[in-house]
Amino acid sequence: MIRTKDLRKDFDVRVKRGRFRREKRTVPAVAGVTLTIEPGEMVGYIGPNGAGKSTTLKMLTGVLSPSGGEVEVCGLRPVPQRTKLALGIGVVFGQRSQLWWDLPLHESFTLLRHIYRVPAAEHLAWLRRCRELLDLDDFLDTPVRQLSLGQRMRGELTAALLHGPRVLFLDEPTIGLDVVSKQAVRSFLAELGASGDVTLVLTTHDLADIERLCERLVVIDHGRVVHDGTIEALHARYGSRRSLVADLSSPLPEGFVLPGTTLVGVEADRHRVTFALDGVTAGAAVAGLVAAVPIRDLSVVEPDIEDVVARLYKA
Ligand SMILES: Nc1ncnc2c1ncn2[C@@H]1O[C@H](COP(=O)(O)OP(=O)(O)OP(=O)(O)O)[C@@H](O)[C@H]1O
Repeated sequence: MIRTKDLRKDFDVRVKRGRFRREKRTVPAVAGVTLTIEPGEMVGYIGPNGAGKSTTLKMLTGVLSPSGGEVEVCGLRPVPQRTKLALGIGVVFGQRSQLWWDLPLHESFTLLRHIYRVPAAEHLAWLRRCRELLDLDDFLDTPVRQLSLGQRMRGELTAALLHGPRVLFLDEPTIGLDVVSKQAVRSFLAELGASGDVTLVLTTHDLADIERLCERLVVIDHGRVVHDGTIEALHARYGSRRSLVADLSSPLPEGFVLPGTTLVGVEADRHRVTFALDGVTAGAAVAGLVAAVPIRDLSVVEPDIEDVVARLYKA
């Protein structure tokens, strides 16, 4: 569905040198990205500020011409075949709108139907699905400029999908949304992804979006791919482990060792102990602990995606 080979984009910028001189410098925003994304995949495309995410998305959607390499989306070359590509892709850029500011939301949808020449039945089917899943009915008649950010984002998602695209590109779709709107958008995208109808490529700084939605994580830094795989693979690469946190009724016996774990914390006053699970299952670790000391409460804590991604960025 999406294929890039050694995709590159250089920007020429002028930087100040002294009072009057300006020097030309080349910024390699994307420095050789090779990716294959299959139909129906949900891919998180993340990286620190300035890593080259938006520039990649712009090349995939035909907004920017690459400086080098190859790119193909839905079997088309994005820039020369941009008009044809527009029928196969949907784009949601959190900071920009594709809706008509002064028109009621539903009129924007009708205009888009005419622009994309979508058959009425198809349009209605998508609209029905979006209205139901994104709870649009309360504000379909409201002019776009009066919508809250969360309502507008739900409108943007609908607008991007009404022509039945095969690929949906999302750039920061939950930026600035409150927790309830974030949940609504994430649930909608999860259901869309699960249906397998649409391939999703998502950039975000909110890693909870990625955790909730994406099996595959592509991390880019300085224009290059530094990780391409599952979140679990990233945890494995950095040795992240699950932890067992237990509140004990009495202190741990002197010299106690729980096989397959490392004791990483003891809070003496509350008899709270934390073990990193080095390979043993949570069940086996709990059984070993219960056999040694009475437990009041316990929880198993998954490794934190923010921690592991921060380690990758720092590396
Ligand atoms: N039009 C442009 N002209 C010159 N340089 C640009 C242009 N657009 C982007 N850049 C530079 O290219 C690099 C990559 O920018 P890009 O916007 O792709 O990063 P990003 O990963 O999307 O960052 P962020 O998370 O901050 O949005 C940055 O160094 C940026 O300054």
